[in-house]
Amino acid sequence: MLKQNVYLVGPMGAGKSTIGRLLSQELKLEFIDSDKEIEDRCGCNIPWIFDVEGEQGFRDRESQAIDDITQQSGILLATGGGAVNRPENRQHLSARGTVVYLCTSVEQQLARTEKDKNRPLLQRPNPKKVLQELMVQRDPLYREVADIIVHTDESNPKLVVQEIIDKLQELNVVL
Ligand SMILES: Nc1ncnc2c1ncn2[C@@H]1O[C@H](COP(=O)(O)OP(=O)(O)OP(=O)(O)O)[C@@H](O)[C@H]1O
Ligand SMILES: O=C(O)C1=C[C@@H](O)[C@@H](O)[C@H](O)C1
Ligand SMILES: [Mg+2]
Repeated sequence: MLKQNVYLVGPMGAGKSTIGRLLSQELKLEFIDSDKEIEDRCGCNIPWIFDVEGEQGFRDRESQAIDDITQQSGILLATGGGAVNRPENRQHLSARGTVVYLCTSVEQQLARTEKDKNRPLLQRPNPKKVLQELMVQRDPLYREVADIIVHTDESNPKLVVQEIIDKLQELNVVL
């Protein structure tokens, strides 16, 4: 039987990479972080890709990575915050696994990302405004693909992991 995959979506700072790693251990799935996969394939970091190839170049690499990874089985994939932008990515995520949206307020996103310089979209003058605008565009897209929605603002990563496991069981997802 094909082992079911789980995909985490949500904005920067939602905790996809952090929670993904913990959850993969609990569910005995292989953990893949698409941002890291893109960097490994390219041999350079995300800021470099944005500088040299532009956001479009990064999105092309991201779409290729998502298509490849979602064709494997037994995977816990932490996606990048913009993974839902393109319809083909949303299609692959929805069709090839169970999608969990880590829903997080802009205030928490800002607090959790402000010290990290590895997110090019937040190295602009008003990161709060950037995060607010991205949420207006993307929240409906995260909801469109999500099978499960979990709020992370008032919860630590361990509690979020337990809530996801409970909801997967409620949905009878076999892992
Ligand atoms: N539930 C939580 N409560 C408190 N802090 C958290 C929580 N989840 C994640 N964090 C912290 O927030 C920071 C950002 O988390 P993380 O890198 O996992 O976000 P992400 O969703 O993967 O972001 P990106 O889309 O940019 O890859 C980390 O320092 C992490 O420790
Ligand atoms: O929200 C976004 O568009 C991004 C989020 C990060 O995970 C990276 O994928 C990149 O910095 C872009
Ligand atoms: Mg991440």
